[in-house]
Amino acid sequence: MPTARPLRIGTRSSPLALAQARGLRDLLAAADPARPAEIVPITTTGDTRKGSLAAFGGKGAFVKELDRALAAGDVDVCLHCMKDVPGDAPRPPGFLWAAYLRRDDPRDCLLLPEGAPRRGLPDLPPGTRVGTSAVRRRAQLRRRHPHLETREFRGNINSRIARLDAGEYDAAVLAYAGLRRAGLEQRATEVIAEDVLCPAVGSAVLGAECRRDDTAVAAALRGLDDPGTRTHVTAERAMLRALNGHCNSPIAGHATTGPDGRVSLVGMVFAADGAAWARARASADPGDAADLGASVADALLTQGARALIEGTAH
Ligand SMILES: NCc1[nH]cc(CCC(=O)O)c1CC(=O)O
Repeated sequence: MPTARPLRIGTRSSPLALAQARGLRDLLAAADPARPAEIVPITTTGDTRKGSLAAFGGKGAFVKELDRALAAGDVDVCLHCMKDVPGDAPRPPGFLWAAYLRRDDPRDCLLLPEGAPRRGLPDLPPGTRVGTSAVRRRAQLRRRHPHLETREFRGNINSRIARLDAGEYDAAVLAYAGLRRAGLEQRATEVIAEDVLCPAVGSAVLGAECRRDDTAVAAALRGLDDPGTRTHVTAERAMLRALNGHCNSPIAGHATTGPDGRVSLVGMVFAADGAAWARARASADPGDAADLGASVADALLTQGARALIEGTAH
């Protein structure tokens, strides 16, 4: 049998994104040794521009160039952190989420400079400078730990950790899944409980997207799809869509499946200073995940989520 052309995986070029893409490449190679896969790193505006994300198109800045390469046929599949895929704009109609890989731990974690005494959030002294740029994290840290000072903090995981170790910050909050994928999980001094820091919609989920009409690639990816993760992403992103949050919205959401097989979704929306918030929770059968997301969004809107979202600069 002739060897097929390698399947080209488009990815952001950060060390974390490349590590994730190697994971997908290895899964594909194991599923079909006759069809090797190769990685095509694409540098996005989000990776090269410094400063506040909101200033140059928000999370879409990480996705646009990948979309262009997939639409043009320069790559066959793009691997995305679902957390970075904007919820306020529809995906290109010709694209298909062919696989959601099984979700990792979606919680955030605390890091301290190398050599600092290992302690958790509640034990940090007042005025501790915590580097974290996401408004979702800043709002929740202010709500639960108002004695801490949050500071803008961007860049890839490795450069953030280098700046932490150099003393620019006293602490940092990052995604635990990202840290693990970068092989640095031993740096986490606390994995932060969800009632302190509710995760972002889509956190710790990798989505593989291909062109809808590319049935061969869609078929190759389908075997890697985790149906439970798909249900959770569907519920969370339906909530995000219905809230119509902008790129910098302080929105959190996490869906889980209970022992009875029902899906529960917690959604939260915050004022940027953490002083006000809305919280809603509901459950449904897995087949109704999208409706579940919409109904949690409705409950949040009834509690004033719109004013909280509009009150945050974007
Ligand atoms: N915001 C960037 C980003 N997008 C996805 C991850 C980590 C992995 C994930 O949640 O899928 C990170 C790093 C972080 O937030 O610390």
